[in-house]
Amino acid sequence: MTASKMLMASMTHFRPLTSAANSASYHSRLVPHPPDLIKWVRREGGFVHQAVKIAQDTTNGLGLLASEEIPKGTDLISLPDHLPLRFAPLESDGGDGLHSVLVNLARQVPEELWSMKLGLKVLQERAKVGSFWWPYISNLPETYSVPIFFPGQDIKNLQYAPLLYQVNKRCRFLLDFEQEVKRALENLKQNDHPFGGQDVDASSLGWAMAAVSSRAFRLYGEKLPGGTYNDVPMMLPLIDMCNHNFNPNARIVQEQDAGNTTMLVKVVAETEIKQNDPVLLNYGCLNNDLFLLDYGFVIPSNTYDSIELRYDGALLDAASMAAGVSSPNFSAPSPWQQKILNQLDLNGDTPNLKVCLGGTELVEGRLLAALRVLLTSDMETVEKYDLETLKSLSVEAPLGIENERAAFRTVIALCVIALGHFPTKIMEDDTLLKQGVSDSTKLAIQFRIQKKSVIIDVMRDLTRRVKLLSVKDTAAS
Ligand SMILES: C[S@@+](CC[C@H](N)C(=O)[O-])C[C@H]1O[C@@H](n2cnc3c(N)ncnc32)[C@H](O)[C@@H]1O
Repeated sequence: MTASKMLMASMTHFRPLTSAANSASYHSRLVPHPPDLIKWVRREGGFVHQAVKIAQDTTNGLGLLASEEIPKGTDLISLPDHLPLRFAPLESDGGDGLHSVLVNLARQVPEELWSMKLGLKVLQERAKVGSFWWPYISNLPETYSVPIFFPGQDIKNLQYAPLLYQVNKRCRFLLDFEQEVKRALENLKQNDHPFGGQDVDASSLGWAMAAVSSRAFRLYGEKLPGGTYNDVPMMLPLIDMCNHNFNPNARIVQEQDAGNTTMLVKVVAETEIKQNDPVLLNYGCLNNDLFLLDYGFVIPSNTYDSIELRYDGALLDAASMAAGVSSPNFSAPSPWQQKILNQLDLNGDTPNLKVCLGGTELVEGRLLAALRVLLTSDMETVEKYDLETLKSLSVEAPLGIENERAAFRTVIALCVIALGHFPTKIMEDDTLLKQGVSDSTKLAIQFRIQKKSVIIDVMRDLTRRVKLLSVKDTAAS
């Protein structure tokens, strides 16, 4: 038998879990000419509005498009209960060994990496010849732009420790899990093998995890005895061709079907959709860390983007002194101040020391309250306020204008320190982008530019507030 015939013979027993990723772009699909997804959904009892088409979106891969104007409130897509792809650990799948191997593997996945659990199911369906979901799976992208696939240098190019930590954690998990999977699969009979006898490595596990994290939706699952529903991640064929926008023109709704026995998942036009407009969903009000980590893209000027800092007494003393406060006591708070830090979960046995700047809150309430309280010695005035007031930026200067100015200036100094931790300046990043770089380098640079922009925006906003306070102070005196 020639090599090509041998390959063809083996291909009839399984579908390969690896692909020629070197030649793939982020937009190519698992197979060159996958089945028509819209026709498949309709054939399987789903509904797709006649004006909804799949089309290439200039920068976002494939997307859905309206080929004619669609009025607000129109049903665009409706999927019957058997089309979403779920990992159903309770359902026995006939009680076969095949499913129990998968369930046991899924148990070893930490809850925060839930996308890997469902990913195991996706991988199983990808490997299975004759899978019901093959028309869907073959339409999935062949590669993903999430940072677990970045070359090491581009992970470093992110320049932002909290994201580097998350990426490294996922990479380490995938390498460890690869070994667990190999152990679980060795010596299995072909019939009990969940992946058709094929080896599964960190790369195919990563593909599955990225396929799920970038496309799954968490929706209502089964009805629980109390009448509420559990929340289940699922892959929604065709619906997951919608790209993201914070101002979407469509939304997902779940409805009981006419017989009132199962749930339909629908996409409904939230606004009128003009001819040739993309159909867009809001994936969530997420920061760029999550967009990059789970979806592989970065949103410029994302209102929800923020930077994470560690609440640290020594750092705050340094920032405060740089801001002109004489002898700040962040490293040695008085007992009454410590009590408030405990209430803010910034002190104690297991404090949560992660605090954020940027996003919709500008300065995380817990940090603002801590700054206000530690920058005053006036315990009596502090005791007049509840914690929520002290945490609120919209309550202006509860502990006095001088205190507020010192708190804001300390945050500005913290921003200067945080900016100094980035090895490059935005101008240098822009120059690199103009020179032309690989897709992953571009994403890493775009990500760090946005982080630095968040810091600069916080500084601008607080500088404006300090000036306003000074004006008020002068007017009052
Ligand atoms: C749920 S899928 C949408 C369909 C996808 N474009 C495709 O080609 O299959 C999510 C992926 O689409 C892309 N995407 C969606 N919205 C985007 C946006 N606003 N900007 C950049 N990429 C986007 C990202 O690659 C993301 O991981």
